[in-house]
Amino acid sequence: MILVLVEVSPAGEAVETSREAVTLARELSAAGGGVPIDAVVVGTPHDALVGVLASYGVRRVHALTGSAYDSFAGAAWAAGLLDVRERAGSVVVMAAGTPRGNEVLAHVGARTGVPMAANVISFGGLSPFTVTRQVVGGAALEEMRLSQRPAIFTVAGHAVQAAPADAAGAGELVVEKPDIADADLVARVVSTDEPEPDLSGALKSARVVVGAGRGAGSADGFGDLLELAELLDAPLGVSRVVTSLGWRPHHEQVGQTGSRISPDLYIPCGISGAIQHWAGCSTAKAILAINTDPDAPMVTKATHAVIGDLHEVIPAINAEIRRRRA
Ligand SMILES: Cc1cc2nc3c(=O)[nH]c(=O)nc-3n(C[C@H](O)[C@H](O)[C@H](O)COP(=O)(O)OP(=O)(O)OC[C@H]3O[C@@H](n4cnc5c(N)ncnc54)[C@H](O)[C@@H]3O)c2cc1C
Repeated sequence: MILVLVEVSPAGEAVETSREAVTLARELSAAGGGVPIDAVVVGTPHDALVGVLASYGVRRVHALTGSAYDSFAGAAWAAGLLDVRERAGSVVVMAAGTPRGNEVLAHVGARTGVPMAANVISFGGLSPFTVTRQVVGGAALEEMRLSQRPAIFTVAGHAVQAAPADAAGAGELVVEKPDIADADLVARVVSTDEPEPDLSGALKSARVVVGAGRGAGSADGFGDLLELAELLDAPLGVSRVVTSLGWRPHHEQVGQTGSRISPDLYIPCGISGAIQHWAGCSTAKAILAINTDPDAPMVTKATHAVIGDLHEVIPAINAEIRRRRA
């Protein structure tokens, strides 16, 4: 059996990254000749949540209940997951590659003495059991063999498209109340602040993104870049230097510590292409780099490049777009 930890939103829905993990679990299931997939959720789920998981092919939904699950405690979640796993005998334990998913499965790995693979993007086959995962903040990929059981791994966000199964699972709800040791509750969430609104949504889903880096020169150097963005109906994505200097707001940052984008076209202007920036844009389908330096990493990795001063190149592009549209 394949066991997938499914995270639930405050609205009681299975979060997208968890549905992506279940979608990938179906590939493993098919490779194993139809191995059943069970989900573990924390708290008593609504019927609608159980129904959605059934539509993703889940056979059973194990709900971890009891006061130990009133707030997040990574060790307690891992203990509950292992309790279900030991009774049901699962050979694979998966979760979404979220901070919680990675923390809980790291506990599972430590308790079982089995290595855990974080941020897997694809499954390569059963014999040997092989996965490909992101490393160095997403800048490189590593193929990894998981020879011990259970195979333990998390699935990188948006590496897989979440999709319901052709044939729904039974979606049977099983309420669990595992005994959780006090030691597993030592590190737990005791209070939470309201999160700041996420303003980066348009950037993450955009088909075209105009990028801007230190080459913009100053906070006043973005006029032409913003005009290009408007002409292309594209959001602006910037490097960390730009946000650190206070030239543009943080929600526009692309990279390891910003948004990860996968547009059809990324136009990084005056961005060197440091590994931490590349981590956020390497999955763009095409890159048109504009830079004065022909040896900048962004230029050498780009699909196309214009070598020149962005303050001359961008106004020329804008003028040409306006001319053609006139
Ligand atoms: C832990 C950690 C996390 C990080 N996370 C991120 C992250 O999420 N995102 C991120 O972006 N960075 C991140 N960084 C920072 C990263 O290492 C780089 O410092 C940053 O990406 C560089 O920004 P830049 O390309 O704008 O500036 P620079 O590296 O200074 O490059 C400027 C580029 O502009 C070109 N240029 C200059 N003038 C012009 C002009 N007039 N016209 C055209 N081109 C011009 C130059 O040739 C150069 O290539 C992180 C760093 C660390 C240590």
